[in-house]
Amino acid sequence: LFHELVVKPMKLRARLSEQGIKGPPPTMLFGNIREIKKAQSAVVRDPSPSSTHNCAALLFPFLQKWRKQYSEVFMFSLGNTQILFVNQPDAVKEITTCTSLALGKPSYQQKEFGTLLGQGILTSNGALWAHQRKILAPELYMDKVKGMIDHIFESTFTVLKSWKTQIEAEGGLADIKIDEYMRSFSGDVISRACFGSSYCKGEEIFLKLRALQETMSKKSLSTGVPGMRYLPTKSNREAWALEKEIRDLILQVVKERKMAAYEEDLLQMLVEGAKNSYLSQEATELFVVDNCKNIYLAGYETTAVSATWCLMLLAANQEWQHIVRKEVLEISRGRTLDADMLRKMKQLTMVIQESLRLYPPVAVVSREALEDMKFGEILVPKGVNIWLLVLALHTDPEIWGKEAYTFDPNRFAKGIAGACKLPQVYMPFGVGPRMCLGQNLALVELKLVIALLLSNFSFSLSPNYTHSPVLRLVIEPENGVHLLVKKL
Ligand code: HEM
Repeated sequence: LFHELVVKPMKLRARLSEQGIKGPPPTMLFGNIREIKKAQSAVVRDPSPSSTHNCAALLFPFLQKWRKQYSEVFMFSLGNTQILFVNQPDAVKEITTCTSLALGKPSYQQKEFGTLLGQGILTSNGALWAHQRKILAPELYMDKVKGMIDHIFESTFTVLKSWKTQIEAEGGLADIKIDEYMRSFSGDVISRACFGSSYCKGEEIFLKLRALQETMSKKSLSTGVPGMRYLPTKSNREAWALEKEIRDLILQVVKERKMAAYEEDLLQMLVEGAKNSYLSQEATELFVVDNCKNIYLAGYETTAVSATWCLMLLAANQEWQHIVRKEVLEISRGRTLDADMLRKMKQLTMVIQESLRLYPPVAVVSREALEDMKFGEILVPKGVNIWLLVLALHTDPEIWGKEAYTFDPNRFAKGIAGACKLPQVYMPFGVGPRMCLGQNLALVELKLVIALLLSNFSFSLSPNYTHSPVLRLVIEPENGVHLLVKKL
């Protein structure tokens, strides 16, 4: 234990420091956690909707401070985990283009989110990860996603119907907090993709997973302290009970499946994949349960919060709302939207890209060097974690120009390559071999829900909206997004 908590971190820091890499001095056990919390609580927020889109300064004030103090490459400590922060463009390029499996997912994530994710695709490494990716990837290819469009329509219609009813009840203009609607939309889509015809059961599972996720996020940075996750604290006990309920529910669906007709959904692929791997009964169950949980976590909140931010930005920028609505109506001409029409909606794509630039749900892309690795001049010793702060890279004025914090979808008129000096820093869906598997599905979902909402309603920001992005598991609006919605 002494070696893990004291000797190993000191050795790693010494190897980084030999290369001239500096950073704030850590304290025993806590590393820099106290300083991080202090910087976060000192942030002054401007709640007016017109306040700047500089989320990096709001959510990671400590990183902004250390960047100025120690340069664009520095080290700090979360508990006994050593982090190398990299924001220097050449080094970022080397890391984002690295395809070696030795650059894996951090083991602290595995420990911290173990209850939530088990050993599924999101946090596993090496052969286990490669096996899981091989099974899941084909299920999310574009041709499969096209086959999900009908389901996505059904999920969107539920939102449209509720908004219409609410608007009528409130005399033609309703003040709607849209977050929960976007969540149930995204949850509904993912339930159907995962669980096919058993999607009602899927929704029950996902509600419990959401509760588990909330319990986990309450623990936040405190889990940087080694050993905390094993203690029978109130939130740990809650998390363990929910974990068991979720596992039992998923296995019940699998059992019912064995007696029913063949389904072509993600759950079926996982069951088949586990069967073909000749795993033990227990390992098969774990494989299926963990990956269902992983897909849910990866695809639910991320898509919901992206749709929410995008609608907030469209409400705040009426000219773009008109441009995109016009495009949607011109391309659809009263017909049912299909994948081909969505592909042609260029202005809509630009708005989504810009929204994901300013509010990428995943704020940090992190990796662990599973062996000693070299990126340009930097030698990263085995066991060190690398952090790329997506938020800062997405809004760096050196890369995006002096209007980097302004919402301007036009910057994507010539695609990502034309939008900035270093296109590899645009990474809302991550980078390299671990890039998001659900990107196609997410983009089709976002395009469809926004296109349908724009063709049915006009919206503006409600006086009840306060602008306050916070970092929970994803970057989300602290008090939700309130819109004034009118039927067209
Ligand atoms: C707008 C919505 C979404 C965003 C912004 C997003 C973003 C990301 C990011 C940043 C990563 C990590 C990549 C890295 O570490 O380099 C990731 C991984 C992943 N995402 Fe998404 N995602 C979204 C939607 C989805 C959906 C809908 C699904 C599935 C249904 C999904 C499935 C996955 C999976 C399975 C991984 C793990 C890939 C691996 O480790 O091999 N995502 N996503």
